Amino acid sequence: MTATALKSFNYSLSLITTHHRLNHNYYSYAILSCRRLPRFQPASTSSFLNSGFRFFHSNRHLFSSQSGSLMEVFKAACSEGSSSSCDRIAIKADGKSYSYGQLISSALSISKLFSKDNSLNGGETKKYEGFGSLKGARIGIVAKPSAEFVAGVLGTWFSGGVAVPLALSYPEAELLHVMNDSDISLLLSTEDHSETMKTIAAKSGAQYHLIPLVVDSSSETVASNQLQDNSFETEGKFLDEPALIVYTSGTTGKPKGVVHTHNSINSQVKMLTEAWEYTSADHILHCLPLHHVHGLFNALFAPLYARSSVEFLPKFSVSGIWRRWRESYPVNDEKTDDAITVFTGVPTMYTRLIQGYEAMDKEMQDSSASAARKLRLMMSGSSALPRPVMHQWESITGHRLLERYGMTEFVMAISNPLRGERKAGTVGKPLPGVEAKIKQDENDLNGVGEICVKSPSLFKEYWNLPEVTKESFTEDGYFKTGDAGRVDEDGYYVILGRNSADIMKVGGYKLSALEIESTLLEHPTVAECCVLGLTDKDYGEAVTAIIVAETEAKKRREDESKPVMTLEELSGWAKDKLAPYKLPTRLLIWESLPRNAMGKVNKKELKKSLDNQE
Ligand SMILES: Nc1ncnc2c1ncn2[C@@H]1O[C@H](COP(=O)(O)OP(=O)(O)OP(=O)(O)O)[C@@H](O)[C@H]1O
Repeated sequence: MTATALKSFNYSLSLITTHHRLNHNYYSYAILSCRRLPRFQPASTSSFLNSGFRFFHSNRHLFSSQSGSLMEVFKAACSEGSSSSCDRIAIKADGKSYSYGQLISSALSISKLFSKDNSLNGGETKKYEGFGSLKGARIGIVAKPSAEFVAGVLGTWFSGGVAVPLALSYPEAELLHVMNDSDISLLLSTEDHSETMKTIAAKSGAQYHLIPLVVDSSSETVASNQLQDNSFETEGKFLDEPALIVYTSGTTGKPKGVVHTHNSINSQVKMLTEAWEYTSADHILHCLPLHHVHGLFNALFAPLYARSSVEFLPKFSVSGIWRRWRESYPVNDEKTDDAITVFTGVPTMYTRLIQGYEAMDKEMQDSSASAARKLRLMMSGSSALPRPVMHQWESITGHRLLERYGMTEFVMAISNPLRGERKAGTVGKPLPGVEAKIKQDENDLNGVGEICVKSPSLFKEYWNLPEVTKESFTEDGYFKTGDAGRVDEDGYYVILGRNSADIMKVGGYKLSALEIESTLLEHPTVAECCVLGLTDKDYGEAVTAIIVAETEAKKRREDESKPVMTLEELSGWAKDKLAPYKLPTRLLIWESLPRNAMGKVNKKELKKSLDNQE
């Protein structure tokens, strides 16, 4: 298969065509008769029991960024009326700014839309008790990273719905799979996707609604009385209800719907805020998709919980990111009011940013590196950060990237420290409140085994997959991640990769593809690399390296009429760095690697298609 053909390859999803939406029962909008206190409320203040929204007015000091839920932070901002908190900028996008108050005001309008419609509340298909007018109905949200996306999620939550963020890049079959799988009652989208989404909604028997434009800060300030609404009167009761379904990337199989509750979301945003010290002084540059946990939690929910500002870049752009950093920190130690302080990305983004930096002239390199140096924190995750990338980034920007380990099912669980040693090739230690352990194979004596995680941020279940949910847990309640790993001498976790895709079995040895990739990336001609075990009749699997050559090196070799790289050359170079049985025995040179929205290669599918061609 050619690289171009592979680039467009997509995992196939069976399309569920026989979906029937069951009758939707009418559940009247019920104001909860017993308003329970938020969990952090001291017992002595039980006289607030029936005070509803006034509670937030009179007690706004309780809603510091360190207490309460993500929803409560928004409520608190609105209860402060036109004070600085309500007017604080939550989102920047397309050159416009949106305050916390404006987001809430929009979310309330969306919420009112739901309360007018009696057919949305989950009907006979509802699985949970639910609250608000939606009672746990699933609301699909299709919007580019924007204030409207955030308002759509909040509006859904305020009405007791379950938000299902859908990828803009999904082909129709995949969108329909997700919509039918999670039984979406209503699809919300912005104007730019309205035509396609109306058709998709109709095909899956869901209703459709446009997300109203959020008014930006230049046009209107929101008065606190505009923000008082009964939709808030749900505190306490809702915390264990589902709030979000995120679909896994499908790297190891068909994507599964992972159900998170308000409680698991709250635990996670608190955990990340504390671990990475997000505060209201932070300004996060966001260029990740919002249908995966990295973009959703690390770069959006947790910063909003901490009342930071989040600035969406419409699309990942190397020059756009470098420019935004330079604008933030112009020469002479200046810093703009909205200077970016935090950046988080996947490893391929850093590879591209390094390439972009190398293509700049000297003057531009100096101002770019000096600006990047001034950010407070730069992080990497979603897949393994190769050591060469980490070291190169550090030598350019002075930042030792903070690498952490996460998964849709528990969001983030293990992280290198904000303060303290960030060890290359490791993902750090369990975050506070998280218990992690290695479940070792009986015959494995070298400490390698499956990473298992227990955390307050663990998901509730896989949507409609009770058996799969059950099988994913150990008897003592740990989630089995399917990732192989070990703990080093300092207690830092080392990820060796997915048992099903990254652990190759070659002539009796179990090898980590990630370790070999990291080494091969040190070769000056290798720009990108993917290692996988292709079926081999003698050894079970053969270490196969697929490389993308560095542009300049490729051009040089082509000018000399030489092959870009040979297997002998690569393994000859690697033999001092890798044990003989880890050396690649097959080499493929491609123009690019088939990566998904999170920069990951679906190795299971790739292996299958390459094995089939042999
Ligand atoms: N820092 C990291 N180093 C190595 N691998 C990582 C790191 N962070 C995340 N991962 C990988 O990403 C996985 C989680 O990603 P996600 O939840 O999107 O699932 P997926 O594997 O991409 O998709 P699916 O579950 O559908 O197969 C982890 O299980 C791990 O394999």
